Amino acid sequence: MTDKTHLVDEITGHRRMRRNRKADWTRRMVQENRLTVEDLIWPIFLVPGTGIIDPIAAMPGVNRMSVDKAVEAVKEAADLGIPAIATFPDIEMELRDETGSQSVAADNLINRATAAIKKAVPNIGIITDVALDPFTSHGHDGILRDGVIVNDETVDQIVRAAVMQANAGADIIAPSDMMDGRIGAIRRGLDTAGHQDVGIMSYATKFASGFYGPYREAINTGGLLKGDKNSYYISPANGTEALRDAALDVEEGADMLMVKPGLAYLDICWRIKEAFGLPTFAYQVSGEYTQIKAAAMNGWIDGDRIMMETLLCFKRAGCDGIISYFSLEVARKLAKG
Ligand SMILES: NCc1[nH]cc(CCC(=O)O)c1CC(=O)O
Repeated sequence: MTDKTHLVDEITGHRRMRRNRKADWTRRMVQENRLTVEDLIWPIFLVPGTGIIDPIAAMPGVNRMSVDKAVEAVKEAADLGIPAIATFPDIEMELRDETGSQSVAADNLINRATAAIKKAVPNIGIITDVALDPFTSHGHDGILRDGVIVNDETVDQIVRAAVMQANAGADIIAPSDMMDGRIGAIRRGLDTAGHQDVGIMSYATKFASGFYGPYREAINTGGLLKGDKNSYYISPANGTEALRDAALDVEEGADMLMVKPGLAYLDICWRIKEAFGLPTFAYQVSGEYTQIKAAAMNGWIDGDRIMMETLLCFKRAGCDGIISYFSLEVARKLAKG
């Protein structure tokens, strides 16, 4: 019954959206999306040495870890139920060169970590990034010749690096370089080497973004980078082009797709999930993490709440999971209930 003294319309006044929101139990009953520990992939940073836990200034709460410490941390992640980790190495400067030759070394930092983690924590998936930027003296994802990142030569090297990663025990190869044709080439390379079961999570739509800043500090590529990555990453202005890029990766054999960065690109997450129906992941990148942490540390926002809200919103946007630096913190929180 509508009260005539109020302005709510007599007919539409019967449609009360708030009925379903009136109590905690109704809200739980109608909740469309949920965040669970299964949705989380935890990215970690590796450094050479032992016993090292080195805080990253621009990413409060995130550390670079030596392999032994990484093994301990990953053990906790596995015990909490996190299905997979993603590894990123901070390579010694003296091992970086023009072509990123360390990327194909059988015993490089990524591969040593993979082998150690696989052995100690067999029940967690290991996703390895296969771009050249941690290994190059110029911080680009590919081989630089006369000011140009050369595509096909880079792909050849990335395939070799991917096979080495699979040999070390990587479960999923995640190429983040955005060279053309790399998904098909990696698939063939893995198959030829007998790694039919190693999957490919393509950074299918990786945008040329300012949100990667803190990451470049974490692996010390920021100071090295000459120019920008606009000739291989996608422009933040382009959604349809991103879809075409993802379509090629699907055709070439990607098992899973990723959108990166995350929150500013939720429309892309949705479009990609709708268009291809493949398992689709968002990467909530370093700058997204840092924004939340920094504002929370200043007491300007409720960091915990916004952490949970952003991750849930990725689910609503169609993502099957999220690669997030918050993963361990969230898993601990979810475990407490
Ligand atoms: N292959 C590059 C790479 N691998 C992971 C990230 C970013 C991850 C993040 O910001 O959290 C980037 C981007 C870049 O440095 O250009």
